[in-house]
Amino acid sequence: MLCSLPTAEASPSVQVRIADLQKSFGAFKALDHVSLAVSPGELVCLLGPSGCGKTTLLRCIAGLERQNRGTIYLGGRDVSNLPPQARDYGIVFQSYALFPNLNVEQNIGYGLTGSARDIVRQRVGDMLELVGLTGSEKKYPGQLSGGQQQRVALARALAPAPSLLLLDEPMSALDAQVREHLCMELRSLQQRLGITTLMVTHNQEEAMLMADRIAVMNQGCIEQYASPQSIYEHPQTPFVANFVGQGNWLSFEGNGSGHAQVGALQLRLAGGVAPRAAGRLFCRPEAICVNPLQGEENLFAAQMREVTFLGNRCRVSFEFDALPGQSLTAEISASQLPSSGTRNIRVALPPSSLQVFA
Ligand SMILES: Nc1ncnc2c1ncn2[C@@H]1O[C@H](COP(=O)(O)OP(=O)(O)OP(=O)(O)O)[C@@H](O)[C@H]1O
Repeated sequence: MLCSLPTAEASPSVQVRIADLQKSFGAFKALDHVSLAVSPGELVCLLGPSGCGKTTLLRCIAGLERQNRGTIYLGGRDVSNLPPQARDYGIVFQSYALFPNLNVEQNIGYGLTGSARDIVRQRVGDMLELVGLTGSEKKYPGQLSGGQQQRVALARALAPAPSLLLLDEPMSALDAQVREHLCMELRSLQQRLGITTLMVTHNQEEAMLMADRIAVMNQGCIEQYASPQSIYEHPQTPFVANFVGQGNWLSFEGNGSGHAQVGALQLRLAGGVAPRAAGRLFCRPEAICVNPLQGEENLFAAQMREVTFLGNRCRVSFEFDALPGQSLTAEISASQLPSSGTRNIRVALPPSSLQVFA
């Protein structure tokens, strides 16, 4: 497992730099040698399953949790031992954490104490406009929908014009439709403001939709840190391959003739195969070709077992005739389905679609 990643030096091209962070709760390691560099204006998602340490990392950056070891730089400043209020960030929590007894105006203006009253009023007005809630100044949180409360929480976090925005599962309390709409809104707002943003989520679609880069976390470590496309197309560990998107796995051995032997199937891999190599092959469902028109490599007879319609796509589970009992999944367009009645298909695993894991 990859527990520490190469990081950039603290420089103007790095807004957040985490160097070798470690955090334990008793004997339990919640963060294990975590390193991460975020460029100015980037939106980075911390993605991973429940309990992998995403929130702990965000809370350490915020100064709400104290790391055992390691360093945190924000804008080139070592803030590792500074209190939260000296770190220059805005934060939105899963529950929004609005003050129920304060109206929208007072909630948004809460972090602006010390400024003249008319400046606060102007800033609150600007923030309400920014999040599309002009006219709601006098409402109380209890009179707002979940999506509106989330916007108020965002406006409150942005009001003091912080250099960094931290978001802890900000959409998780919203239903799917509101959630997708707000994801797009939040991303467009973040890009307009150019504010460096770190967002915790366990929802891969949300991360894919919004992030410039995704840090995939597992058991307190960052396993891969890359663009959404790169994470999806070139997962570096089996965990990342399984956690992000769907996939098929086949155990193989080198057969001595430069091919991978999978049971009775002989497959050509793009990078060749050493004689005594062994491991697992990984293949995305949409990379599999069903009944290809042209002569694809690694083409074998198979039997269709089940077809699930997904709207514009179909998920087909099948078995190669030469690998009975091993079900694989392909995703194809409905027009590629064979004519009704036949279960006999030919399936190709193009060499470029097969990724090798030890
Ligand atoms: N204050 C604490 N005391 C003891 N253990 C804790 C504490 N905070 C977190 N942990 C443990 O550290 C691990 C990481 O927790 P964390 O909240 O960072 O996970 P997460 O990835 O954000 O998960 P989720 O998506 O469920 O919020 C978990 O096993 C959790 O039980």
